[in-house]
Amino acid sequence: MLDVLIIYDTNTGNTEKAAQEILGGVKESGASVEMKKVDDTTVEDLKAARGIILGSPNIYGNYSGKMRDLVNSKLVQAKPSDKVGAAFGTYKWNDDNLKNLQNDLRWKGVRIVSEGVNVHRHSNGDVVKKLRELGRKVGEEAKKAR
Ligand SMILES: Cc1cc2nc3c(=O)[nH]c(=O)nc-3n(C[C@H](O)[C@H](O)[C@H](O)COP(=O)(O)O)c2cc1C
Repeated sequence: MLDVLIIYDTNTGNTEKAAQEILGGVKESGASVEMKKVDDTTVEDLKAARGIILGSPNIYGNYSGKMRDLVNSKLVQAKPSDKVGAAFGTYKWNDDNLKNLQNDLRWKGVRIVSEGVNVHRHSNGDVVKKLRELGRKVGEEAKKAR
């Protein structure tokens, strides 16, 4: 079984860049990790991961439609109540995407083990540290669940 699966949606690369920082943090924890685009993620992928980290840009005041589809169908089918996880995002003007994604993950039964991180457009400076810390925390908790 995989320790942590990072799933992200992106149109112009900001959220992918944030996901890469998180990937680095998970690796620092010593956990096994993979990163997938939301389109390429299957129910089997979700079932096979102890920890999941989901990230999306803000699209019209919420997290993206593709990510909502994943949360409401594939994630539910994967029965995630024994999983740990966290959420992240990127935005330009308002940060509801993160709040909503984190709430929905919790509502589906995922145990949120790190504060979410929402990046204002680009990942640099202090926010990189926060993204790496998020990855480390989820990695450590997923290892405990081995
Ligand atoms: C169609 C569209 C709608 C957007 N709506 C919002 C919005 O409501 N609030 C906001 O803060 N940013 C909004 N944005 C900006 C993106 O969330 C932001 O640029 C994000 O970093 C893009 O991530 P990506 O590079 O991973 O695609 C929107 C962008 C697009 C393309």
